[in-house]
Amino acid sequence: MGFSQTTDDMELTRVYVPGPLIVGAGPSGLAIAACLRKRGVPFVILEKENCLASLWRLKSYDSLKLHLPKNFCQLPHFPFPNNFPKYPSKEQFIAYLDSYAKHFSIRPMFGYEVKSAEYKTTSDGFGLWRVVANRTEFVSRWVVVATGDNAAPVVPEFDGLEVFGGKVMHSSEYKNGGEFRGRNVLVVGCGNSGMEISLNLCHNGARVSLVVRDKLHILPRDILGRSCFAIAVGLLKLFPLRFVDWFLIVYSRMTLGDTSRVGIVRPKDGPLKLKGKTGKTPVLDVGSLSKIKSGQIKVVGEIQRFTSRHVEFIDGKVEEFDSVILATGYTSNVASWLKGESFSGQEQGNKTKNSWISNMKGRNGIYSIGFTGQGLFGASNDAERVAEDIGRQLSSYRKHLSSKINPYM
Ligand SMILES: Cc1cc2nc3c(=O)[nH]c(=O)nc-3n(C[C@H](O)[C@H](O)[C@H](O)COP(=O)(O)OP(=O)(O)OC[C@H]3O[C@@H](n4cnc5c(N)ncnc54)[C@H](O)[C@@H]3O)c2cc1C
Ligand SMILES: NC(=O)C1=CN([C@@H]2O[C@H](COP(=O)(O)OP(=O)(O)OC[C@H]3O[C@@H](n4cnc5c(N)ncnc54)[C@H](OP(=O)(O)O)[C@@H]3O)[C@@H](O)[C@H]2O)C=CC1
Ligand SMILES: O=C(O)C(=O)Cc1c[nH]c2ccccc12
Repeated sequence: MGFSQTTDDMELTRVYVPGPLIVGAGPSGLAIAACLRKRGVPFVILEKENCLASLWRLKSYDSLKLHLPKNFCQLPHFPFPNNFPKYPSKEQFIAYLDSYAKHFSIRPMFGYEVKSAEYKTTSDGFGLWRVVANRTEFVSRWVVVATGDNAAPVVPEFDGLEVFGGKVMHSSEYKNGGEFRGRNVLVVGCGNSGMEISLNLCHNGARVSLVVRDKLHILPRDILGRSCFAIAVGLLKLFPLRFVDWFLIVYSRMTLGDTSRVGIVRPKDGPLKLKGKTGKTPVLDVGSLSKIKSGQIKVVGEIQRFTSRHVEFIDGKVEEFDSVILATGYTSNVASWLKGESFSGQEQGNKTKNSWISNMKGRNGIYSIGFTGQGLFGASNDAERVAEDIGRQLSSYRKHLSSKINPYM
């Protein structure tokens, strides 16, 4: 890092960063840091929490396992240990991320929550990024946004929720079902979180109802012993997406049955087409569907309103619940801190779409990692490409500087 000084007007300590400034120390921030380290590019990482990968460490439930096979989830230049299972647990994944950071000597600045980032140009036309976190202004040529598409919980407004007397929590606060034994629990939302939390509640002896308000795709996590995701990726190399979607639906129908019988209707678009169009990830079933079929998880429709102990549904049914878990998804927080014309994204289906951010590279040296909608696999690819781009710029800049100092170079 460069020298620091205290600016007069805002009482901010100013720090000059001689390379990119990375915002967020989750898998994406670590991946880009490692790729930059490999190229000898200096960087600074700011992380708002006091640990690496806060989503995984602080905001996910105990039973969580990766649902894509490990070869799709490892970060660049450092594979998972051989003894890891095909679908590593959350603890294993966190341990891997810790050893990843250690291996590449990545030491984020913890407790630095970025409150604003803005590209400012001086009167002579020279522009730099100014990023404010923890009463410090970081000045840099490049900013890498690695705060993720799951930075903030989505908590929809429901009529009467404020008078509901039972416990209400977001899925990011759920750890395990211990406290819900024998209770009536309503899980709202049937993405992968809602499905897996419902299953875990079931395993813990809760009576579970699951709100399914729209159509969705459920796929088996594995097909004939191989991961459904790996098979889809393999088939996409040989066949058009339309065919792969057809195969996934036909196979799912054969193995999982007709899910519309239990209130889960498939959308018209196939799972991969829908993922590309809206960012909505299909549910990869790890056992919830059989609990739904056996009636241990009861599918219910959209909520009309809450009363002190009951929930009224749009179809007129009324049921009593002790607790509500809102598995209603997440959203990015980038729009709240990235200023000026730098962020012109629109939120679509809770995911960042239609903005430079879903394309990795913006104007004036801003980049993003982990917003291309391809999970950890996508984040690793983004990291390689962004590091290459920044590395190239830095070496031509260095060449330019040294030719100024030594004109014979
Ligand atoms: C329950 C759950 C399970 C998942 N399982 C899988 C899976 O199996 N496979 C898969 O590919 N994907 C999975 N995902 C998607 C997952 O989000 C990504 O794969 C991965 O965590 C993305 O990493 P990231 O670094 O981009 O974002 P995150 O992991 O969210 O990390 C972002 C970091 O940025 C920090 N941060 C945020 N805002 C600021 C700020 N303003 N200033 C400073 N720091 C900030 C956060 O504290 C956090 O540490 C899962 C998501 C969830 C919620
Ligand atoms: N094992 C794993 O690897 C896991 C991976 N994940 C991943 O994490 C990411 C986040 O997943 P998740 O937390 O499930 O979030 P999602 O955004 O995927 O799902 C949110 C769900 O909440 C529903 N919802 C939102 N608002 C309401 C409302 N007002 N009333 C009723 N339902 C509502 C949505 O329905 P609608 O579609 O109608 O808007 C959707 O079904 C995903 O990428 C997912 O794949 C999550 C858990 C486990
Ligand atoms: O776990 C997630 O949410 C992911 O984004 C991983 C992922 C990307 N593309 C997919 C297609 C089908 C299933 C999971 C994913």
